[in-house]
Amino acid sequence: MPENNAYIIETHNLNFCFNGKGMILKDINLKVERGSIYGFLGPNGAGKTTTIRILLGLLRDTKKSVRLFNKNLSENRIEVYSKTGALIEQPSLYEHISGYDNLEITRKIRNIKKERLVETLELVRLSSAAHKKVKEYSLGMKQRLGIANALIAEPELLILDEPVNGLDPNGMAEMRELLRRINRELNTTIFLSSHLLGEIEKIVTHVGIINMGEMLFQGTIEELINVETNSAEEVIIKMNNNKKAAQLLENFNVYECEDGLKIMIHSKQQVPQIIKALIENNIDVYEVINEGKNLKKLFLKMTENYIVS
Ligand SMILES: Nc1ncnc2c1ncn2[C@@H]1O[C@H](COP(=O)(O)OP(=O)(O)OP(=O)(O)O)[C@@H](O)[C@H]1O
Repeated sequence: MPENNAYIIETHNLNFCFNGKGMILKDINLKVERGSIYGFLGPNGAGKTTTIRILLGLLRDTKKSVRLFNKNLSENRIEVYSKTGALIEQPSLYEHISGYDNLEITRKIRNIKKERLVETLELVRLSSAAHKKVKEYSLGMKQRLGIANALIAEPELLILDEPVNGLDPNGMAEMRELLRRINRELNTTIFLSSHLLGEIEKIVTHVGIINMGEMLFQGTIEELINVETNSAEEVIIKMNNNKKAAQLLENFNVYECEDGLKIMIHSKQQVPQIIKALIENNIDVYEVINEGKNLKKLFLKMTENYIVS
């Protein structure tokens, strides 16, 4: 793990709810290393867009839990956003004018030199379509123009919400190639969300997995694969004496839950051993529920229906 100041995005127990309703984000601790391509993964409704909106200041984080560029976001907005480019949901483009003119508007507003516009169009491979009207662009071209808009000011950090969603296999492949190129050639850190692991696993260096507002995993892709294959399963045992059982099973990772005692096991053979130990110690066992692998279930959900392109 790098020194603290190597993180370009960092959140400390970030919580969020809409107007006092249920918690949407629960203690999210993002750690995004400078220079990485970080995939923020989770099924629909997990809380990815909400997190991104908070990172971009579109939703308020009242607890000041977000740091960008090692600076507290709420006190350094102008500075950190001058180094950040973003694309969330559909890019906001003027359809009736060309891609070139769209970028020209941004260039003028942000007072950027002209050469940068040409370079950026080249980078996103839109030079030959630069003078076509945007309404004639494919979805993939529009997405790439949106990224060009975010890139023209040479940000150090690019935040993208579902950049490959809705693209055809060709468009997806082009987008992945573009993101890799931006990261490699411009040394831009990229934070992108997706609900399908397969869409982004080939380009990301790190992943964070979120489900129902909770982070289930954060690490490198290699670490994820390791966890996914070796991860523990959970069993819940309903019994008459949780406290005594927890002491008895102190060598296991055990915690009390609503239904009984939740125990992490590494092989199915451990279940009869645990039950035998409980019975030998006069604890009545009522029910054993196999919870399976939480991460594995989620992993499968995020990889289902994926067509390799
Ligand atoms: N404006 C809002 N008011 C109330 N609840 C909201 C609002 N926006 C989102 N939510 C809820 O917050 C939760 C997280 O939504 P969010 O859009 O962050 O998920 P997501 O992971 O980005 O999923 P998706 O890919 O479907 O957008 C969902 O339960 C959603 O219904």
